[in-house]
Amino acid sequence: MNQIELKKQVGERAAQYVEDGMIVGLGTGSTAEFFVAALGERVKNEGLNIVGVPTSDRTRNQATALGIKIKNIDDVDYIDLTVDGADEVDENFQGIKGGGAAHLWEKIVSSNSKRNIWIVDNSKMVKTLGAFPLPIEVIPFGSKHVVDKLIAAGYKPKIRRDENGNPKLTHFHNYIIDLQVDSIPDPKQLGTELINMVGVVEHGLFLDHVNTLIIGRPEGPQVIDNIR
Ligand SMILES: O=C(CO)[C@H](O)[C@H](O)COP(=O)(O)O
Repeated sequence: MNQIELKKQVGERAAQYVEDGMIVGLGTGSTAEFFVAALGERVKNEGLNIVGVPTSDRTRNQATALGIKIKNIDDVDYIDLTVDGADEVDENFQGIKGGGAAHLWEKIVSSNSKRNIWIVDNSKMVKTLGAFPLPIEVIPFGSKHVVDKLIAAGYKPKIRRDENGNPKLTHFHNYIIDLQVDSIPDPKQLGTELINMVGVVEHGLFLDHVNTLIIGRPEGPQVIDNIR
């Protein structure tokens, strides 16, 4: 089974967790796309009555095209369940997100969800976070100084750029700094350090967020509940 098939496998498995009447956070990325597609099938075939809360314009467009009712985060009081992908997950259920530059929106939705399920293919599982460059959303104004401070602190920051070489803008018109750290032995300490830097809006460390992890494996999806 290749990575795409594993992503499809976990996306479809996660769609089974959605119940009639739920308000559902819809993640962003190629894995979440399979979840949204499977949810759209259930809406169409079973008449499942749900409201989706998207985490990006891309997901909103996909869900709308599939006939899933959509509300914005500020038009709901809570979210029952959010299903999203991740870039890296360690054995303590801590993760890195933001490869798709949507981690701020995703974190707002997941923080307001009663339950969070992550769906990942097995290549995303790591012993220690950090091989994947950590995305940090920063305000453009003064971002050069955030980069300088990160270099002074011993990190390797890089402003993410689009195909024309311009800084890539997030949904909220901010920049993304990808921080190469190689290894993050203490994610909480790094998260605190980053969020306390003036100009940083949000980093891609999602700590103590996930309740259930569904890992795509050739022998079938592995479901692990975070009971810590
Ligand atoms: O955090 C994200 C977007 O900001 C994605 O969930 C993450 O990048 C995983 O993407 P994919 O499912 O395409 O591998």
